Amino acid sequence: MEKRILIKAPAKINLSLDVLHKRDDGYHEVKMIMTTIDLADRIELAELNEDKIKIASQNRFVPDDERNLAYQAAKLLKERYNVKKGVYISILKMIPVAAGLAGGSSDAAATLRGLNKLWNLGLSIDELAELGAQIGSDVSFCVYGGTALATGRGEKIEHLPAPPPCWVILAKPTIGVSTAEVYRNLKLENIKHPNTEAMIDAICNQDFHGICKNVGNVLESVTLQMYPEVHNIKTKMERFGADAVLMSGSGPTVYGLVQYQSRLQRIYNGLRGFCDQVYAVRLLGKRHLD
Ligand SMILES: C[C@](O)(CO)[C@H](O)COP(=O)(O)OP(=O)(O)OC[C@H]1O[C@@H](n2ccc(N)nc2=O)[C@H](O)[C@@H]1O
Ligand SMILES: Nc1ncnc2c1ncn2[C@@H]1O[C@H](COP(=O)(O)OP(=O)(O)OP(=O)(O)O)[C@@H](O)[C@H]1O
Repeated sequence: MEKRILIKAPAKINLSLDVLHKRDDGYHEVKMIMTTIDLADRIELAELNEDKIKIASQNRFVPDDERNLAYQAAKLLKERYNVKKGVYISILKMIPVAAGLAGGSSDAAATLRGLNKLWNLGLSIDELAELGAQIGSDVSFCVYGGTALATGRGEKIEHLPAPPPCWVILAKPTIGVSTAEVYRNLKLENIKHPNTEAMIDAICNQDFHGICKNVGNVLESVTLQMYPEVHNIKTKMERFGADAVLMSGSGPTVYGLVQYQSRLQRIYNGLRGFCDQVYAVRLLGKRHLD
């Protein structure tokens, strides 16, 4: 029988995102804390009889060719390990696209993990994360999942414990944001750096209020200035009573951390009044089990 593997690809949020300087290779040196949330794409990998990579998704914004990061992950493994087999990759997209939630990166990471099994490559998770860095800066983190401090251009990962459980409300305005453009518009002279060490302490101490006090993202003011609707969503989410509100990654998704379920519905309903894409999910924060 044809072999197939189903694998979940969860989104991430940035609890903090700091940029230290611009590097000679054009990337920015970052210091950020990422954690996974229970909003996930479903990836199905099935053996093909021909030596090809085929890709499909129900979402029309997801490319079905070599531009897809999951395609790039399969191609990388095939070339590096001289695999003479084909694969059909089917992506059920649940994570909004170009949203700052690492959707494409997580699909690529899940494809690396899944093909390692399907093709019996026997690679360690660290080897997969190292390969992932060649596809995109967020892919290494997504290979592990969980909660981590990411440095370098995002590919150097130090694991952290899961934050205390809470709810995460996400609101995605109907615009897509180019990560490269946001980094390009960042003015390094006048940024307010988040306190990454205080965030790490709060996570290690399971201190929810400490986490809320220390969320910060230096890319936020750049995107807020480019797109006033993101600013509007942030202000509304704060007013509706989320415990902490921040833009994730380069945006435009804004998330709120909410400790008590009783408050969740009110914030969700308030946001749904003027934003089509609103999600209420749990923070995951734990590494993948597979
Ligand atoms: C904004 C974040 O999502 C936060 O987690 C990441 O820093 C971006 O991760 P990503 O989308 O995987 O980024 P990549 O696909 O590697 O890079 C997209 C573009 O963003 C810019 N970029 C990205 C990462 C980084 N540390 N410095 C950068 O300047 C570069 O212009 C790059 O060409
Ligand atoms: N598997 C994929 N899923 C979604 N988009 C993809 C995928 N592969 C490639 N792309 C392309 O990547 C672009 C960015 O999509 P993605 O959803 O990964 O952004 P993002 O969440 O902002 O990423 P990040 O947070 O890592 O910066 C899309 O516009 C799309 O053309």
